Amino acid sequence: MSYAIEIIDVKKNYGKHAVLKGISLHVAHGEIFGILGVNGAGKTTLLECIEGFRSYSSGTIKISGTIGVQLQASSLPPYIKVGEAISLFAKAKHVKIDPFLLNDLGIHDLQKKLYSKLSAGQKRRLHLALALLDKPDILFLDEPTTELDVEGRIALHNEIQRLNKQGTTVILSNHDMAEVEALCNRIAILNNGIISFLGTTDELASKVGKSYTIKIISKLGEEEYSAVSVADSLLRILEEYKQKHIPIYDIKVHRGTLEQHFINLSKEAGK
Ligand SMILES: Nc1ncnc2c1ncn2[C@@H]1O[C@H](COP(=O)(O)OP(=O)(O)OP(=O)(O)O)[C@@H](O)[C@H]1O
Repeated sequence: MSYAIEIIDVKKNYGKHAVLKGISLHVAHGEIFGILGVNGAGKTTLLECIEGFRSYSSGTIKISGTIGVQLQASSLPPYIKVGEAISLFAKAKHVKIDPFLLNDLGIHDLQKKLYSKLSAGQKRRLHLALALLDKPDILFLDEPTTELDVEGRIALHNEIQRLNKQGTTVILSNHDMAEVEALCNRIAILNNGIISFLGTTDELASKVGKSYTIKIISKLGEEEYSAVSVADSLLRILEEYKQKHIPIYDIKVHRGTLEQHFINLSKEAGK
């Protein structure tokens, strides 16, 4: 099988500080792959090693396809106009500007605006447009929705999904679990320089084994129960309350977020 990205036993030290201690993973063509980890876990370092912006101490990284990298926040000079930035990048990449791309990302009408006058969301969309000018096979996004409001996040999620449907492989790093859960097919969790989990979000949920919380509000107050299967657990809990003649006022079932699973896994890895 040919992969978009193959990473084999990659290690990276900053002086004596080992940040990546032997990372191995594969990303298939067409995936939206998430790299997760708490602040300082090494997400940016790993992404930049894959992108070729940073050297690594040992190991192998193979990329199959062209790549596009979204700039970090405030990466352009404040007095450059949006249109000038687009022309500059198009020239550097030897491509013609696709007006549909600018329209799709809502950049078209901003071309006369100064970069410094753009909102955080507009900057992100411009950065995305610049990364997409040459229609890369693989798109790298480092914390793509930081600073965006809910509307901006949703718009960017839609855009990422649209690009992915057109065949773009997407690798994104984030510490926002909700975002990863909404977008990614598979994730890798970085912890202390190693991958502590690699798989789908459902696999992560079942690995931690506490997929649901059942909250019972009764005459005695509120009580919470963890459950893997809602039906079995709920029947057992209801039977218990019935036998004790405790009236139930309300029942709430809540699927544990990936964030909870991630925090649990981080705690386990730290033991
Ligand atoms: N150029 C550098 N020189 C020395 N240490 C560095 C350098 N860049 C990063 N580090 C250190 O490497 C570790 C990983 O940093 P990195 O930025 O890759 O983490 P991250 O997971 O992306 O964090 P965040 O979520 O905060 O962006 C941190 O301890 C950081 O201080």
